[in-house]
Amino acid sequence: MTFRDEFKLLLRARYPLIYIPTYEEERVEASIREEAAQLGNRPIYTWDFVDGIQGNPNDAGFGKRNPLQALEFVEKLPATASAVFILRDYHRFLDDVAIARKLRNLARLLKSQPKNIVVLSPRVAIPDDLTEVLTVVEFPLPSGGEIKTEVERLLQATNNSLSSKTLDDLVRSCQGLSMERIRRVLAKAIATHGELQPEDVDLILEEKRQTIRQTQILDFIPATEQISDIGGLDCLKDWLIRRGGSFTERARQYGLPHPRGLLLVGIQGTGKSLTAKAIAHYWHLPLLRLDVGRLFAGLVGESESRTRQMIQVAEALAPCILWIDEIDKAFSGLGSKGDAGTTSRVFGTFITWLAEKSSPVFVVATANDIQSLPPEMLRKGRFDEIFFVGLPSQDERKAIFDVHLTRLRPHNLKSYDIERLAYETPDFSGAEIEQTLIEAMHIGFSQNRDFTTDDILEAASQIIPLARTAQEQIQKLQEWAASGRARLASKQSTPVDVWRQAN
Ligand SMILES: Nc1ncnc2c1ncn2[C@@H]1O[C@H](COP(=O)(O)OP(=O)(O)OP(=O)(O)O)[C@@H](O)[C@H]1O
Repeated sequence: MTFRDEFKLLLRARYPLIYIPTYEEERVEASIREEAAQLGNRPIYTWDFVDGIQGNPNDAGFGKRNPLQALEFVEKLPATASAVFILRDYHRFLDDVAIARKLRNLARLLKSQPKNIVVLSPRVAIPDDLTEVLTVVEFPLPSGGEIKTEVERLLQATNNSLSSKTLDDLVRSCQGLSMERIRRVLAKAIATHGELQPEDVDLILEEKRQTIRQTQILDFIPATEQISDIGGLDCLKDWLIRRGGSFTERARQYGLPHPRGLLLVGIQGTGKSLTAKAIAHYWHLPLLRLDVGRLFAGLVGESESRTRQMIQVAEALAPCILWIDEIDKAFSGLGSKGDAGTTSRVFGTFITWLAEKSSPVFVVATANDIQSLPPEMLRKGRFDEIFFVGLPSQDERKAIFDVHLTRLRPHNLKSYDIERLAYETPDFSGAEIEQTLIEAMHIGFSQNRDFTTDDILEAASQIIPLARTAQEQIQKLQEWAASGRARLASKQSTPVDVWRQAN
């Protein structure tokens, strides 16, 4: 349902108190005005702390610097008069006893009157006693269509024309920004060279990077890794390759749904993050990484707003990949933590979105510890597939050595005994193989020569793989994987192999 549809429905159904979290005051007010006009020209009153009530010359300025009086104004109007009251920044006053009480009284009164109060605020900050009476409605960032109209308006105003491909590129690069920012960055582009040009896409992308960085929870990650950079994990790679064209228009016409996401579970250093990046590169989609730690940092109540904001930005940038690293850390111990209220509300928002989302945001979540993941996360319908990423088998280690040595010494690959290296490094993860190679390079470099197979073996002898120090964690993971609750990322490890390793 679009914002307009939902808002219209709430007005018709006489929802008295509506709360819209958005930074885009002007845009949301324009939408509200249009909807109110369609609903029998319902009058609009706005209130803010500085100017008081606006909308009717007789009452202009009423309730200035007095948020309680602003609510009393609602009662001043005849019971049969219809109206929409927009209260700007009103979240700041919701903690006040008198205001909370007044709002709850109004919630009762307005059920039988054609009036609605709309609270506008940049974030969701609702005290507990008002959660039942306030209905939160999300106001999405501008859609591709809205952005296109704005760009075309600007082009007309500046007597400028663009090819339809450049126009589409410009519009796509603006997705994820608020209208205010879009106008600003386009004005900057026009001020720079008098008109909009294809090169402005870079300027806009930079603005977008900055905005996304300002959310402090999402990061744009450049993804240059390819599927061929992943050694082993053949089942996972086959799964992806089969879905190669699934974000194309052709796939939509064929009737295919968008792939929803993957949960990758396994011990550290086995290539889960590498896979997230390779997926983004393979599908040519932007990669957004969610910093789960920062989602929960800060003031109480902010985590929920940030979660909504994260979802909004990801949806506005769709199609894209949303990579949630270490999702187990975010939601571990739900119900037992001190801040369990916040954690479970954030989890609730996230899991509902995951199950219901229709936008092409492909979620790649990675986790090390299956025990601490809430069971709801593993239920069908959340992710397309859950893959267990285990320690590489000997053949996979060969493939990983091959990937890294091809990158490091493309012309000298034959001089390395990859077969032996794979044989001599049991229990090594991909990350540990990479670390071994770096160590071997240090040995060679310090002696002014190239590094050899023997240097790699010496380096390997000095590394104690995590698999040996964290046996218990690995045992648990392997038992879980062997129980058939996840698909195995590697071809070599059949469920029986995993079971044998576990026992
Ligand atoms: N299967 C693999 N093929 C090639 N390189 C690998 C593989 N697995 C790991 N590596 C190397 O190890 C590095 C670290 O791996 P990565 O960060 O993907 O592991 P991870 O499973 O995400 O670990 P963590 O759980 O600690 O985040 C990669 O950048 C890559 O260079």
